[in-house]
Amino acid sequence: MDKLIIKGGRRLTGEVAVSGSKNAALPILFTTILASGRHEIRNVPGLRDINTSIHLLETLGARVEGRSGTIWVDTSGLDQVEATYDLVKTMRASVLVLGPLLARFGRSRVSLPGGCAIGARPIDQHLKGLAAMGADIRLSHGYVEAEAKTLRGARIHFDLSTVGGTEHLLMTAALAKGETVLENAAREPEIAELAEVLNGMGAKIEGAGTDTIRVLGVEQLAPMSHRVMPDRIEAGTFMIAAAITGGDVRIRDMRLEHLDALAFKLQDAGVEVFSRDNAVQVRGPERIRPVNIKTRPYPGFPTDMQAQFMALMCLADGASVISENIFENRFMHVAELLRFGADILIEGNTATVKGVRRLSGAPVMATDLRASASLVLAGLAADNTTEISRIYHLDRGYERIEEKLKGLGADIERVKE
Ligand SMILES: CC(=O)N[C@H]1[C@@H](OP(=O)(O)OP(=O)(O)OC[C@H]2O[C@@H](n3ccc(=O)[nH]c3=O)[C@H](O)[C@@H]2O)O[C@H](CO)[C@@H](O)[C@@H]1O
Ligand SMILES: C=C(OP(=O)(O)O)C(=O)O
Repeated sequence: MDKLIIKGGRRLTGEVAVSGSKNAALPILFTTILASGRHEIRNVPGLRDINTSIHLLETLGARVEGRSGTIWVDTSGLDQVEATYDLVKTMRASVLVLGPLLARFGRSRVSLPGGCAIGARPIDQHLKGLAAMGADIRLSHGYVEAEAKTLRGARIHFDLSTVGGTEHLLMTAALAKGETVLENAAREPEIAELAEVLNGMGAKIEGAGTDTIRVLGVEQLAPMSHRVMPDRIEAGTFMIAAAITGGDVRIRDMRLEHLDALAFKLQDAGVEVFSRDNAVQVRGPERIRPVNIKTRPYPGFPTDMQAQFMALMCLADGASVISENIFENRFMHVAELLRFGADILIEGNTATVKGVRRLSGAPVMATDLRASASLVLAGLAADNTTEISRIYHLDRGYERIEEKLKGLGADIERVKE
């Protein structure tokens, strides 16, 4: 297992480029199931989750050339309809193959993803939607088994905003007979991008990016050629890296409009954020001001940035209140941030962070993807050395993070444990 050694206290400066989005690329990869033929996907980030998805597609019978950058997925020989526990347990998004396999082959069998570090994460909304489209759904020995001779369009109202649920039903409805209306749909940019991909393949989707999406099913879809959008969470993490080190960083290949909620909060904290020459410049202040945040579905403050923002607030000049409203257990980073000398009190879904003058480096453990990112940020700002173990979590979602941070002047090394 690898670990990261960070010698903190260096001000980050220079330029960094953002990779393709993990959360956009994953459903796009699974969308290849819907159309037989050779698909081209560009700007695919080199990540553990991408490798898992490619492996899953290969298990189903697809042939994949390339692992990152531009990859080609040929789904002509795809003939398996099962995603096993081994694959689904390492990456929850694997469950998104259930509907596409069902739409193409009339049946599929996928392991239930189960809970994970940040919460129980049920898939009831996904299954409710597939059932409304006429699928016969059975749960047996930890697997979801789905069958449908014909999938029919349906009106589906989500009980809550679900990104994966919206993506799953959008993909499936593209090949259903008649019209599907998704109400109370999630509005994340990754969903608008998925609809754009599907429409490019011949689907008829309107309203993606709003809370009501209409899908008119078509008989067949054609293979895609698509470039994945930049990763807004990686971009946001670099923005905080600049802020927390009092640095001055130019971030290329990011879309600031996808990060409005974060950018406004950073500005409230005294961080300068502005667009310049197709890039975003971020300058940290001498002392961070405390700012409260509440995580919400897009366009609200993203839960995937909560841990990183908390690391920043640990050094604020006063107290801030952070409420996590999406996942019930997404404060795993708190116990680790305390090791740096942070002052944080959790009560239910709220953390009160009393800023301290300095953090001091510590041995810490990564517990999930964004928690790991918050520890890297704290380590960059802390005095002395920080050692982060179990960074395989970080490798799920950040491409070459230590190289990118080194390029900005950080003293960070990956070593084998
Ligand atoms: C691969 C990917 O894109 N992952 C993102 C996606 O995860 P994911 O798609 O799993 O997250 P959801 O938006 O579905 O989950 C939001 C909330 O709804 C609940 N829920 C969801 C589905 C369901 O059927 N029933 C139910 O109760 C979940 O437990 C959670 O509390 O959106 C999350 C919320 O922005 C992000 O943190 C993840 O990074
Ligand atoms: C929670 C995340 O991912 P996943 O939904 O794949 O667990 C994330 O990207 O922060």
